[in-house]
Amino acid sequence: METTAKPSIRSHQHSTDFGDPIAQVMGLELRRRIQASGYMLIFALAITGAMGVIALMAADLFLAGTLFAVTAVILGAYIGVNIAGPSRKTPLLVGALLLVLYFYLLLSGGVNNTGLMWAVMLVPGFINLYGYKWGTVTLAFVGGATALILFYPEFPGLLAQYDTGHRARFIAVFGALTALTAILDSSRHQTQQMLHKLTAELENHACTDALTGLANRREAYKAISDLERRNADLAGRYTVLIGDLDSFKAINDTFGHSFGDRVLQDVARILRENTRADDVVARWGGEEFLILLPNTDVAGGSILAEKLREKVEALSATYAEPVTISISFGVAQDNPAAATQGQMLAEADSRMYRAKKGGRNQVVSD
Ligand SMILES: Nc1nc2c(ncn2[C@@H]2O[C@H](COP(=O)(O)OP(=O)(O)OP(=O)(O)O)[C@@H](O)[C@H]2O)c(=O)[nH]1
Repeated sequence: METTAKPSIRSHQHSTDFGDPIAQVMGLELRRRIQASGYMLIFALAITGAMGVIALMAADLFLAGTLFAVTAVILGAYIGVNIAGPSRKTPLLVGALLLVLYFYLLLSGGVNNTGLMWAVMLVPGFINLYGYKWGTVTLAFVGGATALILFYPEFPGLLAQYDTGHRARFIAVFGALTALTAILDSSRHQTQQMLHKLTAELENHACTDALTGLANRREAYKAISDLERRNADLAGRYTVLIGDLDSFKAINDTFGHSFGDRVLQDVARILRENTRADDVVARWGGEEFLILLPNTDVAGGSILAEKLREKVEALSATYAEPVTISISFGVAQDNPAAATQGQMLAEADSRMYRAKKGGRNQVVSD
């Protein structure tokens, strides 16, 4: 059963678009980073604006002018990012802006030599923007460059006066904060991925029949609705086969329930192996199967049903038990002008019953 389950889940996912959970995680991650970029820009905007006002009040016109110019650039970036819409480049642009701003404040000292404190804000910022791996790499670069600027004797361009004891402590705190934030983000990331994987598995369980690995009835309904929604304008869009194993109660009664289960699994495999990847093969009920055939008319469906009927019949010879296995099929094509989904399924069902009444082991399609 283990080996037969995979193809059906594949084909059935094909038709219902569950998507790859890892791709979903990456999409979510990108959205989160773009959102974080927006917050970072607003935060940087508020801080530089406020620092500009403080510098203006302290009559430091050059610093105030520079800070207001930076505020204008950040505002421009915020508007630009919102006009351009979500893009992978947004976190890069925001990161570059923050770096320029930080190094300017570090070198100039900003207002009252507080420039260095900006580095603390960069820690959660970069981890959020680039994730724990690339965020840590970027922060290691920022930390290294900061240490170089602070400890290189007479570093050119360093106008700010930072206390020597504070410099060393600052580098230690910055490193510890980076490590801690990266660890927290990595565990958040792992938990999120596990959650997505579990959700995908649960979804898979909810739409798969445990015995045969086929799509279950609920999923078959969903597949039909999806198909109808996707091809709303096309006529003669699909055909369904409803197949019911003949005299299955007698097989169970004679050879036991577990033998009956084995037959159901083998029939499921045959139906799957002899249909296309885009077709949906579902367990419709106990010993009843539904096959959804997109882009197929009733004539094509009848040919396939006949082929499947023969294959199921040939299954009998593969058992040591003297068993006769056969299946009766009802075939119906959707008719968008007249029939609802329910009517079409009822038609396939009533044709299947006519096949039973007509002597079983046959296909009825009109
Ligand atoms: N082994 C097994 N049997 C099942 C399962 N689900 C349904 N069945 C059996 O399938 C049988 C269906 O019997 P009926 O509805 O009387 O139909 P039938 O004997 O196939 O007769 P016709 O459909 O008229 O040819 C019942 O005995 C159910 O118990 C299952 O998962 N495993």
